[in-house]
Amino acid sequence: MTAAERVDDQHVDDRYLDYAGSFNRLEDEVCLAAPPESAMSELTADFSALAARVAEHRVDYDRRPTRYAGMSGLPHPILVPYEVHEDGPTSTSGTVEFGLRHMGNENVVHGGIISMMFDDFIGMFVSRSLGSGSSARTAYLNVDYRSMTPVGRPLSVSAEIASVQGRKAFVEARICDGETLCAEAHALFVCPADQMWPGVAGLGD
Ligand SMILES: CCCCCCCCCC(=O)SCCNC(=O)CCNC(=O)[C@H](O)C(C)(C)COP(=O)(O)OP(=O)(O)OC[C@H]1O[C@@H](n2cnc3c(N)ncnc32)[C@H](O)[C@@H]1OP(=O)(O)O
Repeated sequence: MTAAERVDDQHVDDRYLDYAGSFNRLEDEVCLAAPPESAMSELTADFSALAARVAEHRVDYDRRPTRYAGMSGLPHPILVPYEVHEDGPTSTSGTVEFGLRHMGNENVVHGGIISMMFDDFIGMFVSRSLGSGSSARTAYLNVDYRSMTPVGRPLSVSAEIASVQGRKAFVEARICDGETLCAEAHALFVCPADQMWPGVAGLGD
């Protein structure tokens, strides 16, 4: 599923993707640059003015494009964009590309960003799979970092529901660079007590 195919919400359209994408570009450049003192003062003033301009357009929670974009893997100021290629009731897979703004050590992804990507990717998958009306909450997310994760090229990402026990969904996920396992996650997502997973055939207790 490409970003364009996922632009089906009134809150997220092509203009929003350009807007968020250009902000991502700015974040990448800020992470790479060491402006001299004079340029830094000028840029600080420009950033402050820009923040004030954007602040003129603040809206309530439900009308914010970031709420929908971030939950769909689309370009977002903070979350990591990804594409879902295969999506079934118990498993999902796609691609993720980390940007320069996600770097920890040179040319590799910061470990905390990898955990954030897993949380978003798995949380949305669980919500799609076990019930769109249910809001999955991360109870735990254990990440094993197996090899350095490169920035700037497409990596594969996949997840599957290992089991569902009442309100608990146990999920496993991984990010790979070709044949190389970069990181894997073991997570528990819990459905709120006043809701219940609609359930998946073949899973459950
Ligand atoms: C449509 C929108 C979808 C959005 C998805 C986007 C992805 C983002 C997802 C997130 O990041 S959510 C934000 C991060 N997570 C949190 O802030 C959750 C904070 N914690 C809680 O709200 C509650 O602790 C929690 C909902 C996880 C559980 O509280 P509950 O009162 O609902 O349940 P309870 O404590 O009774 O636990 C239910 C079961 O889960 C088990 N459990 C809960 N936390 C556990 C834990 N940490 N480890 C192991 N087991 C755990 C607990 O033992 C129990 O097992 P049993 O039913 O077998 O007795």
